[in-house]
Order: sequence, then C-alpha cells, then structure tokens
Amino acid sequence: MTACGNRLRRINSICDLSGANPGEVPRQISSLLSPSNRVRLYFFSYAAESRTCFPVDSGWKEKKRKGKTVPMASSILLRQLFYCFTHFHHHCVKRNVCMMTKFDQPLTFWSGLRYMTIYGSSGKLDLTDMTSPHSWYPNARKKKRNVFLHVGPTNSGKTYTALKRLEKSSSGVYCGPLRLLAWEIAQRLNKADVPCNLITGQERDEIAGAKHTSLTVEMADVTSEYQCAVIDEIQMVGCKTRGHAFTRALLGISCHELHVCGDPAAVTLIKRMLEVTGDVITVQYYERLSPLIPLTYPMSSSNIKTGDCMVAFSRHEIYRLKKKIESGGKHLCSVVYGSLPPETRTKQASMFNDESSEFDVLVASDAIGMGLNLNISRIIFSTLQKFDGVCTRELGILEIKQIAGRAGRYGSKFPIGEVTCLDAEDLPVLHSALESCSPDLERAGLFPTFDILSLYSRLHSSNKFFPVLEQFLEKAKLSPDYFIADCEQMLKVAAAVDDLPLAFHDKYTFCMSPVDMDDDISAQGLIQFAEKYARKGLVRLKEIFTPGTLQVPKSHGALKELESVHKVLDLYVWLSFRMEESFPDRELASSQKAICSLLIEGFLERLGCYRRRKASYNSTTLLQKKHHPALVHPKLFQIDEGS
Ligand SMILES: Nc1ncnc2c1ncn2[C@@H]1O[C@H](COP(=O)(O)OP(=O)(O)OP(=O)(O)O)[C@@H](O)[C@H]1O
Repeated sequence: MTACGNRLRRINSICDLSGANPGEVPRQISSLLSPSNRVRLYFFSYAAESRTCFPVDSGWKEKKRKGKTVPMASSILLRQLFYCFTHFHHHCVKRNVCMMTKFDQPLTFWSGLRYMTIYGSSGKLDLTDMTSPHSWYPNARKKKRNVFLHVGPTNSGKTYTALKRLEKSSSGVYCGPLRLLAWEIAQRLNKADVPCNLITGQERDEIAGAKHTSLTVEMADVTSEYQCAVIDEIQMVGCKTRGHAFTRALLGISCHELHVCGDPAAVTLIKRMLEVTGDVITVQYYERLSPLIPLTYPMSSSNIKTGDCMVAFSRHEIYRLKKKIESGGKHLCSVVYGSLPPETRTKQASMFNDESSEFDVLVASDAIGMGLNLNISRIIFSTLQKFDGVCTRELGILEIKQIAGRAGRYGSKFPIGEVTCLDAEDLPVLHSALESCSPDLERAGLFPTFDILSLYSRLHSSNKFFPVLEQFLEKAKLSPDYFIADCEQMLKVAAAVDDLPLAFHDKYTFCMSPVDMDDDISAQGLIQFAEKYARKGLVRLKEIFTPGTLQVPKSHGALKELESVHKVLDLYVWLSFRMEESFPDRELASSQKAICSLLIEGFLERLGCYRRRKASYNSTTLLQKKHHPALVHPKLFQIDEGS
C-alpha cells in the first residue's frame, strides 16, 4: 500500500472487505459501531497490481495500458486521502478504522457505510430521516453547478437548445424518460460526429472513445463527472412511480452545466429543491414554434383525414377505434400504446410518418405524449378520462397539454396543429385546459437507496424485503418538497420473493426490476426467474421456455399474450445486466424479443391490410412458417431449439 504510506500509521485497525458480498458488508462492520465505541471509518480501494490505494470518496483515474484498465493515483487524490468524511468531529473519534476493498469492488455499498459513520459520530442513527436528499450526493455537492431550466410548451425547441450545448461539450450525458428518447439522442449525437454510448436498463451500446452517453434516467451515474448534462421532461419528477429517478438525477449528477427541460409547472419546485445545493439557476422560457389551434367543433370517426391521431386510453378502445376508422375503407391506422414493444412503437410511428405508406392515421394512447417524432395534423381525444390502474379519473391539465401538443410539429408536413374531441361535451374542458397554466408541481418523488434499506434491514434483523420496505415507508421523514415513490409494484414482487432463500440484495434487485405484476404472464416470469436463481444461482432461458416455436398471433388475446412474453424476455435481459453470470442467455433473450416484435408487427400489419389488399408479409411470412403459437402454462412460451 505504497500510496498511503506512512499516513496509515494513524489507523488503529484495518478491515479487509475484498472478499465480502456487498450485502454482507454492513454486518461485518456493524460490530464496530455503537454510540460508545466511536470510530472513524476511512474507505480505501487498493489495486493489487500497482500496490496503490485510493480513497473511495475521491475516486481514481483510469488509464488504458495494453487494453487493460490500470488505476492511477494522482497527487490530488493522495492529498485528499485524509479529507474524506469531513462531517466527522475529531473529538468524537476514539478509533480510526480503515475499510479496504479491491479496486473493482462495486461502489454502491460504500455510500451505505457512510450512514454507519454518521451513527458512529452522533450516537444516533435514523435511517428513515430523508429530509436532506441533496446530501446523498457528495460528488455533485463539491461543485457549484450552473443549472439552466429550459421551460415552455411542447414543440418549443427546449430540448433542441439543450442538445446543442451537449454536442459542444467535452463530455456529457443525456437523461430521458424513455428508451425511445435515449435511442434517438444517441443516434443524433453519433450522426453529428459526437461519439455517444447508449445505456438503458436493457441495452449497453458502448462506442469507442465516447465521452458522451445517452441513457434512461434510472441509469444516471451519480459518481462520474461531466462537463454538461441534460435532463429531459423534468415535470416527471412529480410522477408517482418514476419521479424519484428524476430527483436523483437532478440532485446527484456531477457536472459544470446542467440543462433541465420541461414544463413550466416544474420551475418553482426545482428552484426549491436546488436552493440548498448552492447551484446557480437560470430560467429560460420558450414559446411554441408552431401554432396549435383548439377546434370549436367535435370530430366524428367518419371525418377522419390523413395525419389525424385519435387518442384513447385502453388497448381495447384503441383497437375498436382502429377497426371503426378502417371499416370506412379510406384509411389504415398505425397504433401506439404502452405495452407494445418500443421497437414496434417506433415502427408504427415511422409507418404513420411515411407518406408513401398506406397507414396514414394514428390511433394511440398517451404513450405518444413523449419521445416519438410524429407528423400529426390533428389530435382528436376520444375521451378526457383515463383508468389509471385504480380508478377512472379526469386527465390533468399537464397531460392534456402534453398530448395535444403533439399536433403540428415544427418543420414537419403539418406545421399547424389542431386539436379537438369526439364528444362535443368534452370541448369546454379541452379548451379550458389548453388556455390554463399547468398548476405548479408541489412535490418531487424520492426513494431510499439500496444502502439505506439494507442497513435498515440489518438494524431490524430482517431479511424480508416486504416488512422492511413497509416499515420504512411508514416511518420515513421527508421535507415538504418530497413524497415517497409509489411502491405498490415493488411490494407485490417482495411478497412473491420474500420466502425464497435469497440475499437481501437479490430481493432488492428483483423488486426494482421493471416487471408488471398485474400482468399474469409477466408476474409468472418473474417468479420463475427468482425461484430458479434462488435454487441454483443460474437461470437458463431454455429451462423456462420449452423448445418450440412462436407465430404471428391470430387473435387479440394471443396478441396480448405475445406482448407479455416480450415483457418477460425484456425482464430476463434486464436481470442479465445486473446478474450477468446467473442470467447468461442475454443474446438468446434479445433475439427472441426481436422475433416477438416482428410477430406483433405482423399481426398489426395483417389487421390493417386484410380489408384493403392482399397482405404482403415479407419477413413476417418467413417467421410465420418457422414459429407456431405455443403458449403453455406454467411454461410461458416455446422457443425454436435452433434459434
Ligand atoms: N432552432 C431550431 N432549428 C431547427 N429545428 C428546430 C429548432 N428548434 C427546434 N427545432 C425542431 O423542432 C422540433 C421541436 O423541438 P424540441 O423537441 O426541442 O421541442 P421541445 O420543446 O423539447 O418539445 P417536446 O417537449 O415536445 O419534446 C424538433 O423536431 C426540433 O428538432
């Protein structure tokens, strides 16, 4: 340990954590910590190769040598060596303990240990105190960030301006709410000769030499440094389920320039959230680039014309409207809704945008509100009510504006947008929503990190995720600017996996996975993955999906099943990025996912075409010959042995 040399003499003892499982680490050190036994913990990583050690808090430099990543200490890092954890009061400390681990140890568990250090210094540990989330991100707090809030209606050029800054920066990150947006931005930067990686829960596309990354907001890295960062659609900070990921990115990304784009409704809240950070905030307001005209008359499905988009909020309603419009014999409809695979949504959107395609009308859910480039002339709301999983409710002003704003895209074939409803009775509500300012967001989402929950579970001697999370949520203390994320889905997963012999960390991973537990097939898939993993530590895809074939669905029921199968495969891929060795069949799952998307597209194509012309299925016909429907319970579906 040459790098810290003599200074380590101050250390009373060293605890080597290099072989420890991250989930086990807190237990290893918890014996050191009690109000009377006040220790100061130093956190170091060592690189055996160069016999060098680094303070974990200050990070390290990496250098590529002969294709290998070699850690390098800089003099700055060495100077910082004993300045980590400055929140310690010297007079409190009785013993200095050095916590060592390997250079490549995941960083995630270190932050959890900080809570232990607070415990050591104050004699009190209240993990449920979440009143200062800005302090969870020491890297970002070391900086005085220049935060630019780009706010205005949809289609006002906010993202365009922020992306121009990102393109010009020496390093940067784009955080978006959807995979489709992350793909689009990565593509755009790469086309502009700015090498850009793509990272989402289910994809890692690393480009040689890239200093830029486009990602979905949940994947934001709060340990790296960037010159510039962009967070898009920031009004989602108020989303019940995903708001906490936006909060984390907003408070946690360490950068010189942070560009935040979204609706003006978020401005006051964001200013309050950032008040305590010392960041410098500049607000830039934007006007819509092209007009949006609310029509004074309703539309019927017989008056539909090319470029129209009919909006509905259930799958059933979307297909009913599609059928009705197509039965007039004048139009074919593309469809876009949330549970379609993202690839299929993109394909449907491109067919609609493509003037040479016969699919000239779109029937869509609010999934069009963000992320897809659509050439829409008129938005027609079939209803202004939506079932949100619990009850049917009126759409909010922000939701109406976001969806309506998709009509008339700047620079597109329809630069002037119009918006109306099917039902004349809905028109006053529509007009009033479009004329009103969106009400200010009051609170942002927040969710405890794994480290907090893990320590909480240890302090309560429980390995069960459900009671730990439930108790934590009950006791959590928040400032008035925050709310705790809706954990219903997580609790459902927890209830399903809690009795399995799994480490707390594994249960957490399954609970954080993007599974829809209200969908039977998806829930079944998750349970099977968790059971196999608990039993053998290895989950082969072929064990779960018996060899066989897939085929183009022949009914709406079969289509829904195939959408669910796609979700299960997507879940496998997601898990494979977090438990690589235990879920080794990522490639197979990805190729099966691609087949699912093609088969779904085949169904949609056939559904539209059969009235108009003899369908030409191209690639789908081929797939149809190779794959047959074979959804078997409890096996979810069958895959071709040779695939
Ligand atoms: N200055 C500009 N020059 C050329 N095209 C522009 C310019 N500003 C915006 N655009 C284009 O206008 C469209 C809308 O811009 P942008 O996506 O930035 O809007 P936005 O305000 O972020 O809207 P949304 O919330 O709907 O994403 C995009 O297609 C964008 O490329």
